[in-house]
Amino acid sequence: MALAAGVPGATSQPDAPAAPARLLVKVCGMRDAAALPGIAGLGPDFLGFIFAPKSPRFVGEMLAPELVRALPPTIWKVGVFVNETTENILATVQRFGLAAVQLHGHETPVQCEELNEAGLLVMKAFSVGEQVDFAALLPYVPYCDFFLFDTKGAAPGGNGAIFNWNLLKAYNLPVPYFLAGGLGVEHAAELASLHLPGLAGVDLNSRFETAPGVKDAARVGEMLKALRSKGDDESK
Ligand SMILES: O=C(O)c1ccccc1N[C@@H]1O[C@H](COP(=O)(O)O)[C@@H](O)[C@H]1O
Repeated sequence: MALAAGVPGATSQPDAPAAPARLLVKVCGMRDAAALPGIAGLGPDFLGFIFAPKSPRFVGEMLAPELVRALPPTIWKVGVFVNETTENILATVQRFGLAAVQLHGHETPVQCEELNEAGLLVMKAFSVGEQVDFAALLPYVPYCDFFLFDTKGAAPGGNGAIFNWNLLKAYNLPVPYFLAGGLGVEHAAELASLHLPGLAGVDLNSRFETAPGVKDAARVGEMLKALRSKGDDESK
């Protein structure tokens, strides 16, 4: 598992999560400075910041790097990139003190390897349509800490639509993954009792907003409570 120690400018981070008793939760698309402390205070495992210029959640100049750097060290800070060069990714990582990257475009296994060797936790996203060819993901296995399965749509991510989760029943690779794509509070009960091979966490994004990039702390809090209370019950 990649650690932040080797990343220039990275803040200290918690140990990489081991196989969780409950689903890990990533809240993505953070760019509203006013909402950041409230969401961080809810204790998500990961917070995502989108650095894809075409996204309505693009961080751009909206967030001062110091605000991101000052977040609690218990939270993994993830930069989300789409077809960005390794050089640019590392510059952003250093500026914002990120410890993880989510690669949401057509990034190669070689680029995952470069970022992994730079000491970053690497999450490679794959779009899911009518079917998934898990064998095509094999070259990524050595270099990724997590995969992320998102719904195929018009945009690279943030389409707000779910896919057929049953497709993941056939998952047989050793890399744990996040489930993403249109997840909302209404899915909490089903997600908390999902038993899919390799499922490690969920990614909350557009369904938890009052406007693109403006997260609704009440809705995120409701989701976390629902997911975690179920997880706690099951671990007893
Ligand atoms: O949210 C975006 O705008 C975005 C843009 C480019 C790449 C990834 C993006 N978001 C990721 O998309 C998935 C699913 O989001 P949603 O729940 O369907 O809104 C999630 O992993 C975000 O990290």
